[in-house]
Parts: sequence; structure tokens; C-alpha cells
Amino acid sequence: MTPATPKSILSRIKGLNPRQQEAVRYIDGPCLVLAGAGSGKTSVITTKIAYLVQECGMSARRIAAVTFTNKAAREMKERVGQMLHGKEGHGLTVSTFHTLGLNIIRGELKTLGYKPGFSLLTRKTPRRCCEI
Ligand SMILES: Nc1ncnc2c1ncn2[C@@H]1O[C@H](COP(=O)(O)OP(=O)(O)OP(=O)(O)O)[C@@H](O)[C@H]1O
Repeated sequence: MTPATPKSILSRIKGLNPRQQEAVRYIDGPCLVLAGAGSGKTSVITTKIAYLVQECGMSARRIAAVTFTNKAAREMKERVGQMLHGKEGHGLTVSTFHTLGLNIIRGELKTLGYKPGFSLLTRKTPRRCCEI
């Protein structure tokens, strides 16, 4: 059996509704998408990433897709991965905002004056530590 030909980005965009298409193609500034659960928000974001890379010639390194949960990040990575081919997705960031923040801190350790073995404090971390 011959493998299915990968869908072109333009045919993917054609499969979206007019409002989704508008959101994908709008590249002149920030774009807020307000939509209910399961209505196609992730489809807009993933298609837009592929559109930026494949049609607008943007390097994937310049794109960061940020989610709240690890599950959403995993799903988004998988869906974008189905659209980008070869090295197109090289350097793309798809992560939770926690991971993005941590990676920025790790990358800028020297500038921030932190040491490589730094620890993160969360709300659950006790503020007072009594060593005995
Ligand atoms: N225009 C469309 N026509 C038909 N199906 C669509 C369209 N847009 C998205 N879908 C399909 O609808 C389902 C939900 O889409 P998607 O995951 O993008 O929505 P979502 O708003 O991100 O969902 P959630 O709120 O659960 O995160 C998916 O199976 C997707 O392929």
C-alpha cells in the first residue's frame, strides 16, 4: 500500500470554517480567539503554526505555543508534528507556561545570577525551613 500523501497546508486551511481560516491567516499582530470547548481552537493554533512555517517562511525557532497543562502540550505537539515535515519543526517550542519559564531561566542562568543547581519554590514549598 502506498503511504498517504501529506495534506498541504492550504488544503488543511480549506477544511476549517471561515472564522478559523481568518484567524489562521491573520499575521499582522496579536489575534484573540474566543470559542467554546471542542469548537476548534487547537486546530486554529496548530494550523497557524504550520501556516507560519510552510507558507510565511517563519523559522519554527521563533514560535512558542504555550498551554496550561502537560496533556494539552502533548496533544498540541502531536498535532503540529503531523503537519510539519522533516526539519520544519526544528526548534519549535510547545510546552506549558511553567516549562517555558523554567527553560528561559535555565538558558539565562548567568544573566540572572543563578547557580546551575537552583531549586524552584512552589506554593507548596514550606516558606520556613528549620534544619535540626
Ligand atoms: N471547522 C471544523 N470542521 C470540522 N471539524 C473540526 C473543525 N475544527 C475543528 N474540528 C474538529 O473538532 C474537534 C475539536 O477540535 P479542537 O481540538 O481543535 O477544539 P478545541 O476547541 O481546541 O477543543 P478543547 O476545548 O477540548 O481543547 C477535532 O476533532 C477537530 O479535528
